[in-house]
Amino acid sequence: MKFDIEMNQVTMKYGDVEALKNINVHLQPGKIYGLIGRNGAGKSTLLSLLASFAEPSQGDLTIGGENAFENAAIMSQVTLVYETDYSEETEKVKGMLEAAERYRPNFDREYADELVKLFNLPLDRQVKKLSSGMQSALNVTIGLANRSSITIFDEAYLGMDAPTREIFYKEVLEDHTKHPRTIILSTHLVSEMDYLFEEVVILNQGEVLIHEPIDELMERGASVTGAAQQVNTFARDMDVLSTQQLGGTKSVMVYGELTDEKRKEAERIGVEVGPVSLQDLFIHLTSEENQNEITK
Ligand SMILES: Nc1ncnc2c1ncn2[C@@H]1O[C@H](COP(=O)(O)OP(=O)(O)OP(=O)(O)O)[C@@H](O)[C@H]1O
Repeated sequence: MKFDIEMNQVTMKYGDVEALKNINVHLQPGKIYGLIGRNGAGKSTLLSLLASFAEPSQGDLTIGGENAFENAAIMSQVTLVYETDYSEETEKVKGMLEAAERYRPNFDREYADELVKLFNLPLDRQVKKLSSGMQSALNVTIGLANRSSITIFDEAYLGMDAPTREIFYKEVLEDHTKHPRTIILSTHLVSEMDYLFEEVVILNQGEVLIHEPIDELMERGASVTGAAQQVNTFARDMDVLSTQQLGGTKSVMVYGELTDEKRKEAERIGVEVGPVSLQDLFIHLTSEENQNEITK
């Protein structure tokens, strides 16, 4: 079975709050997706719909062509890892792994044991007595070892320190290569995780602002630096996301196709065109002043 995710005109309301508005998204199986958006953009809401924690208020959500909500066959193939409150969890680490092994069809216990070692998790300690970073490491251990066709991490790494997050990122890449599946990473740590993404979905105020392969998105953003007048000339027909000026030197972040012609123009008039980071693009594409102007 191919686990395509299709969202067609999906809207999700909580009372008066429209958390998602007319979402149309197709996620192909086997890719690593980055889901980014500012606070309250609707990321967790979208992911909770994928995990069947709730049903859309309107629209269709199908996984593998089937309606996903309360569909046991589909749900056994979806894992959502999120920050969990373990303050009452008396089960030990070992017991949590055994439970996952019992209930998850593709759970790989050997791999889970490897991850437990990598993350230095004490098998005999009660989960409520783990540090918050260790609890996150336990969550991602189970999330990865489940080997679900759709594996979603919703900011599941927040308690982890930087070296532990690095281990997690490396495992995502390596295990995805060995066992390709759809992995969705929702994060605010954009600059740290951008190299993991094949495609990026940017949510903004409940709507999909951008969904495309990361390479194509990155090609559309550029910094242009040079004498202020020349930079103004170059950027006259482009979307300018941000501007910095120091004396006579100006630097702008532009968004739009940089054709060969445009690149030649840059050379001719002596302005320097350089790359921008996904984080910078994200910040400026979703800034208050730009969000009404950039449409794609
Ligand atoms: N259970 C709920 N009841 C009412 N409103 C909710 C509920 N859950 C989310 N919302 C609202 O829906 C909107 C989207 O929230 P959501 O948690 O999906 O955003 P998010 O992108 O995950 O945000 P963050 O990055 O801050 O975690 C917000 O306005 C939020 O207040």
